[in-house]
Amino acid sequence: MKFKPEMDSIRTHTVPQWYDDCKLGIFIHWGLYSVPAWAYPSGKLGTIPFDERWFAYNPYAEWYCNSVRAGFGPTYEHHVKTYGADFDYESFTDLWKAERWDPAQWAELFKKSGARYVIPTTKHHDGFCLWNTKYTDYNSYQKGPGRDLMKELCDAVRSEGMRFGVYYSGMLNWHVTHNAMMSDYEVHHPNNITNGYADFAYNQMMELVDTFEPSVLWNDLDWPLKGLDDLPYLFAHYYNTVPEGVVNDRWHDVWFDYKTKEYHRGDKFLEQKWECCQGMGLSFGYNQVETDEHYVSHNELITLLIDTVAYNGNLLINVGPKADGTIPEEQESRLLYLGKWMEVNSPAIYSTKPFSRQKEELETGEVVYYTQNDSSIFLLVTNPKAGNSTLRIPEPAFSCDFRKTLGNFGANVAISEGNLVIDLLDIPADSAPVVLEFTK
Ligand SMILES: CC(=O)NC[C@H]1N[C@@H](C)[C@@H](O)[C@@H](O)[C@@H]1O
Repeated sequence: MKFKPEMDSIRTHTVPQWYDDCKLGIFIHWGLYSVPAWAYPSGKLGTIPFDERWFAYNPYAEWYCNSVRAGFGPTYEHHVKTYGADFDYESFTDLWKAERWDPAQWAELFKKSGARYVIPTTKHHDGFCLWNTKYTDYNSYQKGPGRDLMKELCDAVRSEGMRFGVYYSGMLNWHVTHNAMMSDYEVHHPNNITNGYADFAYNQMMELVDTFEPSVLWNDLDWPLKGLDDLPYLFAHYYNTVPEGVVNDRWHDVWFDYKTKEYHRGDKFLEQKWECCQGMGLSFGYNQVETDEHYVSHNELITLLIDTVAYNGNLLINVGPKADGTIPEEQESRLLYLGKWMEVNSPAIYSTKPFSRQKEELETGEVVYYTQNDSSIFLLVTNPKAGNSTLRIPEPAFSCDFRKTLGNFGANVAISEGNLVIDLLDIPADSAPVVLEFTK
């Protein structure tokens, strides 16, 4: 076995090339919370103080259970009005049918979006498991849909040639704890961190590794503090079982292959491989309250991908399906639009590396990004003006030859008075970002 259950051995693991090259993944938050599908769209993570102003007004629809437990606030009031004060969260298992779910349709849509990996929630904070786990009957095979949702999805994703990863909520399990969590401290110090719970989480993670051999182990929030000594055994077993496997950075700082960001992006890592995860709106789980205006626009989604890749990141964009198994039209529309753009422009995305310059804002208002591969440098203009316009890039970062535009628009390129001058021609109104390729 290449990896031993000790951190010196684990630390020899490196990020596999596939993960660095693929740039775009699909996150999926689907679970019991998709039945009520209700949250107060208060604001993005990081824009609201992480105290009860966040927890009682949580825009994350997948936090429904905890928002109701708060005993006050919009979600609590909605629950009482809609289901009654005595309706407990676990009873949503009787209402979750997934009656219109076709995993092959999901996989086809994700493939069309240009995504190369898919990471669904196998168990979110609510503790309900979406696979036929032997460690609890609180799962989608024994209750609710009556199906091993993860096995069906894994098979469909892999049959489309994409990689399958697993999200698991290690630290939180609201089927084990029953008090509302109303502060960051409580979230990171839940009273369920018994040795028994730490063993449960470890056993489920090992079961996920052995059952699915997932390409990504995506633990969320933190790992049970009484289970930290188990992690070298989990990581060694995982890497020995899945040689091209990769883990994120939410394991109590014990280890990571790559760093994660969630919504707020701040300064990027550049030297360190990282991944940005976020919903298209303010929530990961489907929130019926959200409308198109809460969602990033179609072009903003493409800019989000570009702004991530140019800084050495992957974008893990989230889909929040409805309880019946259909994907909300606003989300499907954005994935298809992204996929159309990727059909033409993916050479500037897949298998690229950051360039010596990542982004610059031009005096005329355009924002340009750079990526590169072994033979080309790509210049990506995220908000080009409609019709014909001229970009002036002072002190250009390169002097190599303009090869072509990616897509059906024109461009004339010259160096003039030390500026790279680009005439963009025939740009449509409300255009998606446009890309020019230069030869090294
Ligand atoms: C920074 C962090 O630990 N966030 C936890 C957060 N992660 C999102 C991907 C969603 O699953 C949220 O529901 C979860 O609380």
